Amino acid sequence: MATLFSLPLSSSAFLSSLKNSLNQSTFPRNKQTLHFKTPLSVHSLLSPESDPPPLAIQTFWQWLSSEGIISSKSPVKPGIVPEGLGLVAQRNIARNEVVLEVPKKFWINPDTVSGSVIGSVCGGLKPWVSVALFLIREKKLGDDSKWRYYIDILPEYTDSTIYWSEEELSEIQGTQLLSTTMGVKEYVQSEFEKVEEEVILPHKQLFPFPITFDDFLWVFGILKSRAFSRLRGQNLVLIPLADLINHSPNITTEEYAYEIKGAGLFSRDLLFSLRSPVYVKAGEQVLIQYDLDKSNAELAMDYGFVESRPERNAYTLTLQISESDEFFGDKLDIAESNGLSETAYFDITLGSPLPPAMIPYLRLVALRGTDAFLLESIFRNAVWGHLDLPVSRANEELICQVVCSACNSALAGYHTTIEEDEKLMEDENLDPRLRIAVGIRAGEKKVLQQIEGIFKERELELNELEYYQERRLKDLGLAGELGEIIFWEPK
Ligand SMILES: C[S@@+](CC[C@H](N)C(=O)[O-])C[C@H]1O[C@@H](n2cnc3c(N)ncnc32)[C@H](O)[C@@H]1O
Repeated sequence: MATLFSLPLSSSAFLSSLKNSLNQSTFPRNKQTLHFKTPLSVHSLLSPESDPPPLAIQTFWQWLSSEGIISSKSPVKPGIVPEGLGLVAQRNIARNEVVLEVPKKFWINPDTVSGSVIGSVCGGLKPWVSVALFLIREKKLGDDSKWRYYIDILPEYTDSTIYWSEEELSEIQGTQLLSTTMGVKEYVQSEFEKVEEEVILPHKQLFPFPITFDDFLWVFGILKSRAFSRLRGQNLVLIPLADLINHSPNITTEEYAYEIKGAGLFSRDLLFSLRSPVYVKAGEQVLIQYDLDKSNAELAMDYGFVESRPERNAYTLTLQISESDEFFGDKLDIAESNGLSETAYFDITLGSPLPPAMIPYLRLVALRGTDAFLLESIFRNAVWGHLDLPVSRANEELICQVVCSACNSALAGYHTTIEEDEKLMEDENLDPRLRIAVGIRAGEKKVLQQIEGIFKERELELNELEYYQERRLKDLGLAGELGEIIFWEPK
């Protein structure tokens, strides 16, 4: 879902700077091991063979009916599909037809937590942490929870990399996704320790059962893969039933398939409304596009799948002005005046040109020696324009060499070649997590090769490029079109 809640930290924060050469993750063997045993006791509903639908789905459906959320005329019903559970059309559904509407009283969001018995102790928590704690508590309450029928249909895990074992993670050795995954898990661990100390342990009467990091990681993955965010007035909200909607790579419409709207002219209630973006035949699954802007690494971490479209492959280059640079202050000032800072992250997508600010920033970082005059304050207003074009052969050569060697050392961190990955992909029975791993590492390598190719080609053109001094002489009318110096000749 396009808008599943985002972390208050950028994945880029975990990537090392180009200064230390491109990110080279090492497989963190000593980090915490994830266990695949059930973190909480739930019934798995992910068996595609089950027919009729498992009891838990039937009970969930009956609960929704008895609460008046759905009627016998509902155009969709939950069903077992290849992606786990999904929404199956009960009749032909027109494009843009509303398939379900869920009233606010069935949403789970920070307001639900505030109004619950744990509301008074969750006041200062981050929205996602309070919803996480609420959901874990409701799950542990079992039959005593109002939400039990919903919780019973939640999966034990997805294929998100946060749930992968060490062995599975070793398949993404060298990738940015590995460092992002480890960073996210560390973040979840630290949030868990904080909430355990500040809320769970001091309020034993509200949490009379053990709550572990595994529980917390489970719920984090549930929120990441199912909560909607950036909806009108809602930062993070779980919408039972609507969260059964699966993603289709074939739906590429930019419009969101869902919205929050008023329940009617005379009602102050709100409804979450889900539309089908395409025509769907009876018996087929209603699907939406979760987010066209997410990279495969983001899809893998948030939902546990990747797509084969080339533009989903991305690599984040982290560039940095070193504090030990003798011109650090001037360079930082110039970067900041142009909307950048000491560290800059550039997301590079397979098949797309480099982000426009990347080369000027690289030239700025590499500026030294006789080129440093451009850093003088008289150039301050014009310097970014100068950096947009080659400054000097030495500067241009340096950026080419640094980027190529950084790409090479990043490429050396992967344990397979693109050819080996592509061969593996041909196996239709490849384990889903291995398919994700192979797709990610092949994609990152392709982007790195693309970046390296751009700078290698540039290196070959160094003699043909026009640099600052020649442009300056031309501007002053002192150089000809071919770069030859025009001398003043006395009459
Ligand atoms: C919002 S939930 C959708 C309901 C989910 N299928 C279930 O069984 O509860 C999102 C999760 O569904 C699965 N999913 C959705 N679309 C998928 C796709 N195109 N391929 C593989 N898994 C998908 C992933 O596990 C994802 O994390």
